Amino acid sequence: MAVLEVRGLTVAYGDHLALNEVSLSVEAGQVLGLLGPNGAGKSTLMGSVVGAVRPRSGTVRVCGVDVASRPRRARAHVGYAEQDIAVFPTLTVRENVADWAALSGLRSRELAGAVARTLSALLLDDIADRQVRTLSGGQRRRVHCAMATVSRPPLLLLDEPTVGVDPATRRAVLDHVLTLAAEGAAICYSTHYLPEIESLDAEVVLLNKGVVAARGAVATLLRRYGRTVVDLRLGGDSGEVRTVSSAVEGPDDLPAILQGLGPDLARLSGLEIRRSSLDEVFERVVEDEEGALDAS
Ligand SMILES: Nc1ncnc2c1ncn2[C@@H]1O[C@H](COP(=O)(O)OP(=O)(O)OP(=O)(O)O)[C@@H](O)[C@H]1O
Repeated sequence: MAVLEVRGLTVAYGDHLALNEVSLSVEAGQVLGLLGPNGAGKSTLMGSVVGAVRPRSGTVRVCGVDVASRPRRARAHVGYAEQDIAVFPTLTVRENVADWAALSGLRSRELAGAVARTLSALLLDDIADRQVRTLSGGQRRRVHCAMATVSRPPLLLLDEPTVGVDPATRRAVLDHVLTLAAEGAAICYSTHYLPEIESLDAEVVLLNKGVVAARGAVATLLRRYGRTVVDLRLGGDSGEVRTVSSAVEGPDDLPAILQGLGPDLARLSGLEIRRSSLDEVFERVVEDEEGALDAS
């Protein structure tokens, strides 16, 4: 049984369909990367899983529990770090995380161990006794992530947990997520930073305008939608380098591309042939989808 099972989920805000017949599932030990442009419906999906958003139709089940009919029971299985950071500013980092662990049902020694482990995993040891109101935005986001994960729930919903964090912290958050998945958590992780999805080796669901535009493993999506790209580096008069990228079918296309540079050919300082990045693949899927929607 999947830990999270979403079937035909449709959510409307007034006339606007934020999600339209979305289905997906997340198994124990799996990281699902929830991707999509601003307004695609990622947060709405997570809100529906915790019962904060009421769907027009469809079902959401967490550990087999139906969210609509037993919202509290379902919610008890979920750790949720939503985009807006909710922490108690006058409590310390440790108090925020420990209080949340207690609210989630952890007791005494189990609680102390879980708090210590989570603070350490998210590099919060040095600031554990500071009031949260004195912390930076990136530090607060880490506290928020610690609160969502401290009780090791079967399902974790992490909505852009690395916004505004520095590279070392980003690495710590990703390592923490990988550890939790290895321990058996099902994780739904949204981000606009696609290298994270590659680091997490996540299955991907790409949402666009409330519908699933693509899904699959990163490697599969790269193979299916990726193209060969030629990057031409052109030197400028004051030493700056400009890159011009073109998708090609194969090596036969190269002469035409070089010719197309015209007088700029003399400025060519480098050339690289590569496969599309994940960013480019998703841009393409979203563009294709918009074209299809416009044409229909
Ligand atoms: N409470 C609300 N009332 C009305 N419309 C809403 C509400 N919440 C979200 N929406 C709309 O629903 C759509 C989906 O929003 P949602 O926040 O789920 O997107 P998202 O994919 O999480 O975006 P982002 O990447 O910007 O966080 C958007 O068009 C948004 O404007």
